[in-house]
Amino acid sequence: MKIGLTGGIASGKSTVSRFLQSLGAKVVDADEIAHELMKPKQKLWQKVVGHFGEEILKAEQEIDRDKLGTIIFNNPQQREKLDQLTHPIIISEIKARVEKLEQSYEIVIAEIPLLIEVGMIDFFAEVWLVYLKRTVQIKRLMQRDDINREAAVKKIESQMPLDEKKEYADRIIVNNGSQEELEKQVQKLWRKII
Ligand SMILES: CC(C)(COP(=O)(O)OP(=O)(O)OC[C@H]1O[C@@H](n2cnc3c(N)ncnc32)[C@H](O)[C@@H]1O)[C@@H](O)C(=O)NCCC(=O)NCCS
Ligand SMILES: Nc1ncnc2c1ncn2[C@@H]1O[C@H](COP(=O)(O)OP(=O)(O)OP(=O)(O)O)[C@@H](O)[C@H]1O
Repeated sequence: MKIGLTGGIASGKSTVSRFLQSLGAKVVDADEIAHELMKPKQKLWQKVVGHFGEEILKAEQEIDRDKLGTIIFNNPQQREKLDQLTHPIIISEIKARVEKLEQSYEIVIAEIPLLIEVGMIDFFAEVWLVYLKRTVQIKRLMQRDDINREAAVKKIESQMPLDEKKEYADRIIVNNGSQEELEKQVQKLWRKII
């Protein structure tokens, strides 16, 4: 069974993935795949540097993700350009990995922040959404990325609003409370699918 796990930035997807992994799921992480594909000489590196220029590089030709993030989270046109360049390749890599793993594992979870935005809903048997209140999301994002409120809001607003995402989800995991409460919800969902 292929399950797509999504949510907003800093909503708790990776935390949920960790719980699912410890319960026995095999997890594929879209952010990790994107990072791999953007390493020097990999498929996306050339495309991204070709458009954004060498000023986004740091030592050893690595893409400086802080710099690239600052550009795209402050400029919707540049974000759209990056998405156009990267998403087709990221999507096909996710699909290939999930399909391969599905041959050996009962449950494969793909953690994909922009699953709904990129139109991957139908690839999965179910879509799970990690949801939280905007106030809690802003607070957690500010804390985790060590950024101010304005920067956190910009990142959140570069994605489809979570209330809209809810309409596409088969199951909703609410993460306003403690990590223990979150873990209990995940365990309950897990029991339903195995
Ligand atoms: C913008 C980049 C450089 C920031 O790197 P950084 O290491 O700081 O963050 P990380 O990659 O861990 O992403 C953190 C979160 O940002 C959000 N995010 C990332 N890219 C985007 C985007 N294009 N649009 C909206 N939100 C995004 C996601 O919620 C993601 O979980 C990096 O995320 C990137 O290269 N993004 C483009 C590829 C992409 O779209 N990835 C998402 C795969 S679905
Ligand atoms: N229930 C919780 N209580 C307190 N902190 C939490 C809770 N759930 C997650 N966090 C914290 O909030 C931050 C975001 O969580 P996490 O990294 O799991 O989100 P994410 O959705 O994977 O983020 P991203 O979109 O950036 O990949 C982390 O610092 C995490 O430790």
